[in-house]
Amino acid sequence: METKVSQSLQLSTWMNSEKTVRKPNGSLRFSQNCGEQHSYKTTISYHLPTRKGWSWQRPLVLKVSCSSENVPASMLESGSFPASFNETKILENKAKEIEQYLNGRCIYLVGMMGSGKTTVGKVLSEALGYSFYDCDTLIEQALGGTTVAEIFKSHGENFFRDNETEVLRKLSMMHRLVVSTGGGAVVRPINWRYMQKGISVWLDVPLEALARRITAVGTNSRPLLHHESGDPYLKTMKQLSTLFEERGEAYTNASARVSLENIAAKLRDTDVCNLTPAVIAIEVLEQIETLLKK
Ligand SMILES: Nc1ncnc2c1ncn2[C@@H]1O[C@H](COP(=O)(O)OP(=O)(O)OP(=O)(O)O)[C@@H](O)[C@H]1O
Ligand SMILES: O=C(O)C1=C[C@@H](O)[C@@H](O)[C@H](O)C1
Repeated sequence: METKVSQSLQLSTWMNSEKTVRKPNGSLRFSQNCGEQHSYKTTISYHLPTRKGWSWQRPLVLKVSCSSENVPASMLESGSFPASFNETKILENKAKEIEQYLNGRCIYLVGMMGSGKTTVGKVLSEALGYSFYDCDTLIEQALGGTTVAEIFKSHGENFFRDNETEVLRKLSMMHRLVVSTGGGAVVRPINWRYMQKGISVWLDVPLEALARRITAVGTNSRPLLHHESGDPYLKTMKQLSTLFEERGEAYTNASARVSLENIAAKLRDTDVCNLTPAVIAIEVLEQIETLLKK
């Protein structure tokens, strides 16, 4: 639905007096091209400093009302942006904004296998200037390059989980990391003790989307998905459902939850698979910001 909407938001910006019309009612008006397709009329309310020599060329925190004829209402209402906007720039700005609140604390991404912890985690770490670590990879490296599937097969799940806990213990002593945890890391309470040194975020992805992603790449590297005969999507869906029944509650221990269904709803998109890692990473930062500003 295309509609005319108005929205207020706070932003820090650099004003250039040459492009700005100063109105007698104490507001400024300028048109800003916010992407290829959308031109916003923006009205800015401000408090003019009375001090002599005040310059327009300075950073301001401004209250902006923004209206557009051709942007879906939900995008502006939610503070989200159309895909044609530069997602990376928005992500970088958001990352800068919350840096002071994060104060170097690590971010632990938790969620079911295939929920995008690694994909989103890498994007997030880049934006924050953090290092990225994947627990599964660290376990594999610690065991001389043995794959997770081989570790499960030769030593069993408990052995794998002990190594997972040890990796989390070591990571918990570090700073400025984004960590992609294994899908099952949430089942051991001790792991939460380590993750609570930082901020944990649950990437909550509908099982259907997980099954689609996992079926697309195959289940060979995933020891907990048994290789039964039958339709690959349906059997993956069934096994994921069983796992989620066992673990669903454990994921709610996370400090914040990022629901792909909620993001899609905000963007008036019906398919969570259309959400890019950058958009998901922006939502991760927004949820962390809400948490830290409480
Ligand atoms: N936003 C996305 N849109 C579409 N595909 C995605 C998205 N995020 C991840 N994927 C795909 O889903 C698959 C799983 O992603 P990823 O490895 O990041 O998940 P994970 O949570 O780290 O999984 P695991 O816990 O099994 O290591 C990959 O094939 C990846 O390319
Ligand atoms: O969901 C799980 O229990 C797992 C997920 C993967 O990340 C690996 O940690 C391993 O395959 C177990």
